[in-house]
Amino acid sequence: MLRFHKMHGLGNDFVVIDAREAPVAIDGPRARAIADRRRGIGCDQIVVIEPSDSADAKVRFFNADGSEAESCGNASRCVATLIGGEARVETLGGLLHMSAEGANPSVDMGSPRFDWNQIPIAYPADTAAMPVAWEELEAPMAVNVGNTHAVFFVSDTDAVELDRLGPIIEHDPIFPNRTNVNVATIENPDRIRLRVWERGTGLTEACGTGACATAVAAIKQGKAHSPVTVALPGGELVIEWAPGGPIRMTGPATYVYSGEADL
Ligand SMILES: N[C@H](CCC[C@H](N)C(=O)O)C(=O)O
Repeated sequence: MLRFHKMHGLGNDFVVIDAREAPVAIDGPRARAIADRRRGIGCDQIVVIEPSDSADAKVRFFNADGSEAESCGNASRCVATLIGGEARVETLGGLLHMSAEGANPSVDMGSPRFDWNQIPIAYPADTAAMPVAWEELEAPMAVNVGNTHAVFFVSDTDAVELDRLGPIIEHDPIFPNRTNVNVATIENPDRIRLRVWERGTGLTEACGTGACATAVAAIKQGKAHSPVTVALPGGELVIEWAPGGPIRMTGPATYVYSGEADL
């Protein structure tokens, strides 16, 4: 019997499994079964909290398609809420410092990486404005914030057919590990509007790492200040970053219910 907590960050929803007391085996097929919104519990990502020898906990993230992700910003805030207080948590993407103190949890998401082989992309290229285009989406900035993101700045995010273009870009061979696809509009230097097609999941209400990658890209290009508010369909996140330092993301984490399922 699988015991879980159902949680979300701005509508990006999760099945959180606390495996710190007893191990729980999750692989791709089981993650897909859990995420299935008709035959399973239903969620964007599955989050497994495990014991760690080198940190307060180790966390694994699985997308709805069963693929494992190196990082998940909204889920990290949910983990911070469950663990409570201050915690250092290791993920595939690195070591995150989580804080559940204050009105909304904050997570230090580590420092962004920009080199072509850190994103990764398939060949050396200028990651600040990649020499590629998919119809009107052109010259994205590529950023690794633990996971891979392509950030497109556009005049109107709502005018982009992200449900059609997202999967094409996600699976383009220029991204050997696939990519998350962000389309952003700079409303002013303090506020960015963002929609995200997530690698392995599709359109979501919010994407924490997407907000981080987009804020970093905007600040690095002088289009935004720090802190900057990122407005996603599901709500707002506040991102702080200074070049050379870590990214700090603050926003809500919502507990919905706990349950058990024979999955
Ligand atoms: N789809 C992402 C993982 C979840 C990211 C998102 N839910 C977040 O809040 O950061 C990836 O494959 O890299």
